[in-house]
Amino acid sequence: MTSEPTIIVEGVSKRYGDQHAVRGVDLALMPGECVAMVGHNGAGKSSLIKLMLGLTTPTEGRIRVLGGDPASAAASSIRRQVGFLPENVAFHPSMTGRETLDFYARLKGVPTQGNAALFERVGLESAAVARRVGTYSKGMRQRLALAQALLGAPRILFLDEPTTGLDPALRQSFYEIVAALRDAGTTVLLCSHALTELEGQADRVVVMSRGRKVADGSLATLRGLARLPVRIRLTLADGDVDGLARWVGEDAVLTRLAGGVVELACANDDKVGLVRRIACDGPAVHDIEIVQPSLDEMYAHFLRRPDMVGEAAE
Ligand SMILES: Nc1ncnc2c1ncn2[C@@H]1O[C@H](COP(=O)(O)OP(=O)(O)OP(=O)(O)O)[C@@H](O)[C@H]1O
Repeated sequence: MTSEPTIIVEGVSKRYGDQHAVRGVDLALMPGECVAMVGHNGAGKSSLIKLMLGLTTPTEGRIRVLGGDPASAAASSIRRQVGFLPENVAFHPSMTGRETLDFYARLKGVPTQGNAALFERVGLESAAVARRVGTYSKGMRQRLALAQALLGAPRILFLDEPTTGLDPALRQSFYEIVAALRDAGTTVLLCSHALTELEGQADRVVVMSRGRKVADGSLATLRGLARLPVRIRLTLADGDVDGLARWVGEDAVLTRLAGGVVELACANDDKVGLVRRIACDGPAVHDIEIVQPSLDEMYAHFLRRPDMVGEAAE
């Protein structure tokens, strides 16, 4: 990517009294990039988003959003180009969806004419839009919240736990909208605890722990750094697990799963050789599947290894 970062965070720390919410974070986000920020409760994710939104100022360091300081008095033009879906959205229950979005559009200083198209984009039908928000399901409220975040066609979108409480179909349609925005050049920063659903959605993952950035890279990069074992899952034709254990010896760690399925854990570099051996002179198998370490496992690994900051951070 040759374009300029939309967000630059340089050596940023944020303290609330003696509470260190964010510690020495460096981060650059590019246009057209979907970055997932993950971390335990209290890791500093929301604090970092608040800093990038200009709602708070850093105790140390510097933040540039679309070339300016988001917390400066002159930042209203920057904020108009930023969308935010907070973790807990509380809309007024007696207002209709249409009234709610009109209200937020006026607050942001953008014309309300585009609201009908926004409702269509997030999948809220006109009957629903005319109903009071107090009657909405969780999924409808979240669609309205996304429409609010998309007001003014933002160049940067912050989504804090956007899919919590959504059913799988709704989550899928949510990520489809996010992908379309990213493809159109929007920078998307997504906070989530639902790590497994981020696979295939995020171009990059930033892992936060106790206010620090402890890993930053594509899933492939983080997988390489973590060097976690890959699992080769086999369904044996004859069910002879003991025979397989003798055959594989010290080359992999064997685990028995339900239904006669066996897993062999080995280093990623040994994976292809082991699969070749199984195919050539190993036991007969009905099925073979390669299971990469999940994002949950990588996340746990990086939290256990805070010393990897330098290696994992770009
Ligand atoms: N306004 C504040 N005053 C005092 N401490 C705060 C304030 N805001 C955040 N903190 C503290 O800073 C730390 C980081 O909190 P933050 O909300 O950024 O974490 P988080 O990663 O977003 O957590 P969660 O996943 O639970 O939302 C926590 O210890 C929190 O208690």
